Amino acid sequence: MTSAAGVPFLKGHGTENDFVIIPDPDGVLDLPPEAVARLCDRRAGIGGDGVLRVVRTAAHPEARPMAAEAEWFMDYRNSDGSVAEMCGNGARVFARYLEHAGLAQPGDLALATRAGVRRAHIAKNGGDVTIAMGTAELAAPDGGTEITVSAAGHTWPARKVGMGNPHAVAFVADLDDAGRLLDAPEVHPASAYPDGVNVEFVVTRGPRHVALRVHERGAGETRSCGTGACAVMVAAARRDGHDPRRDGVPVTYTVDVPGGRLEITERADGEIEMTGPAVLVAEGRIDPALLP
Ligand SMILES: N[C@@H](CCC[C@H](N)C(=O)O)C(=O)O
Repeated sequence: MTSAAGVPFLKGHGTENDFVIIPDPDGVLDLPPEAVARLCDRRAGIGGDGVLRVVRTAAHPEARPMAAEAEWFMDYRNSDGSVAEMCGNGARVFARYLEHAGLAQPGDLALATRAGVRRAHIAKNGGDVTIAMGTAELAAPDGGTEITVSAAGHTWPARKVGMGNPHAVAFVADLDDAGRLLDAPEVHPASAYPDGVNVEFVVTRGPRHVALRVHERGAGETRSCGTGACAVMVAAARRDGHDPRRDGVPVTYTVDVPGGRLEITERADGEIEMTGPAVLVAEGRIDPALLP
């Protein structure tokens, strides 16, 4: 390790969905997929489910059109190096990093993501972070289950939900029925997800209270997925007969994930707000051998 010469990083998590955070305000860092995979390696690297590169929106060609609305762009990568449109837990941790670095204050701020601008609210004194996650895209708004998910010898009907990134939500009898999830679950028809899919397995814990396990595209099974929890919340709400846009009444669900708990509200205008913790646990410098 060549200490001070390395690129600075921080490590953080949101309900134990963990990230390597790399401040790169001017967008000068070359971060090819192999470098991301090396950084996220839990044995030979720093370890994480993904990387959050913090770039000034005006300095990133993909993000520049959002520069008038949001100063900072969350350049999110999965641990296998692939790019994803959005990361809900990552957005909370990203906001926490901006606060920690003095680049944002507790209160409201806007974040640029590949799925568009997302509004964040940072509670005072290290409290929870809320992200307005946009509206859910349901393939069958009336509650139909147009796809199936298979894992560990079981097959379940599932719902296709878009949260800026793609999800398949399957209600199961027991979270253990999904098995060890070492491989990606099969989703049928595969053509429903030309760019891959995040798969959530869900059980009901009580009224407006569910629990999930998730197998993430580009990362495998993780301890939490914010966009996945929102997809699950909406699928559960429709199953339970709630449709805030139709009824004009917001609805809130508690979503337990292996790494903690999220509170998710679908507002009467369809906007989904996710609230949960965001924690920074370490800072350091990256051995240049891990980067190109
Ligand atoms: N863990 C994230 C989602 C990260 C992206 C996902 N794996 C994908 O490829 O779409 C979250 O908290 O939303």
